[in-house]
Amino acid sequence: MSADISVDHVVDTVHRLHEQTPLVQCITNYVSMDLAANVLNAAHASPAMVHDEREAAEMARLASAVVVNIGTLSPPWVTGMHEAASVAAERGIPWVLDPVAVGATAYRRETTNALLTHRPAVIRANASEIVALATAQGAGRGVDSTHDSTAVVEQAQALASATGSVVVVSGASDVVTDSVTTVIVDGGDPRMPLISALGCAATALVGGAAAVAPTPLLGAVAAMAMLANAGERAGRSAQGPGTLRPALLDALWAQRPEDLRDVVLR
Ligand SMILES: Nc1ncnc2c1ncn2[C@@H]1O[C@H](COP(=O)(O)OP(=O)(O)OP(=O)(O)O)[C@@H](O)[C@H]1O
Ligand SMILES: Cc1ncsc1CCO
Ligand SMILES: [Mg+2]
Repeated sequence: MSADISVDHVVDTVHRLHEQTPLVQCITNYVSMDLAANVLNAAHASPAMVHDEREAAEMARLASAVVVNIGTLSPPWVTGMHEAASVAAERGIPWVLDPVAVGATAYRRETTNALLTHRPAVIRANASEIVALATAQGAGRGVDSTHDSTAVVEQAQALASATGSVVVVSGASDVVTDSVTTVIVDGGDPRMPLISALGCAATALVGGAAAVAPTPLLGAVAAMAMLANAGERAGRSAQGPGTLRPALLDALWAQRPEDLRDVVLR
């Protein structure tokens, strides 16, 4: 485990999340809206799925964090993304980018590169998306990863160094790095990637935790640890991805900060 981030820090961050219930503005995709909002609610944060270009900036002035996800993007949404990200950057609140399937199309690559100019506090992606971003080459078949998170640690560190963002690579083990400090979060359930948009919901939770944590690195570790711990607990009763989904929401809601002591960080 990294000396810079301990389980005590994670427990403290979850305490803060429960106490502060931060307002998290999510500009996220159609698939993920329901799950991301419910994951934030279960984790005691307060979601607002507000994306239109006529109100995205105004909402970002009220929020404690902004989440931008390019999963089902189109030009009017992209305008809202830029407006909200730029207000977040101006106000010094964390904003988190989820570059869904960035390697798949030119439009996704161009949009992601343009959004990166607002300097996200955190980039949360799966391993194939990190490879696509770090190498500027197409990778993956679409939204699902064909790479292993722990095999792309160096690319994640290089991306963190190039962008100044904390980079989170989700997978069987989650990799969280600011290029200097790298933390691996183990745990979860192998059926978690079969819940569509759970990664997008993880990104939203990273926004919530980053809103209350002293650093985006700690916020990102705490969010991934919450999901790993809740996923593992939920997995004990679930029969498949269908029953894992509600069980995961229940486990997150029942999660006490002290439960995070069970999480393995390395
Ligand atoms: N094999 C696994 N074992 C345990 N947990 C996993 C595994 N794979 C992914 N997870 C967890 O599932 C959640 C979603 O991560 P995933 O890598 O599937 O995101 P994603 O590919 O971006 O998903 P989506 O695009 O559907 O939103 C994360 O909390 C991650 O830690
Ligand atoms: C399946 C899917 N397609 C676009 S976004 C999304 C949700 C998972 O990323
Ligand atoms: Mg994803």
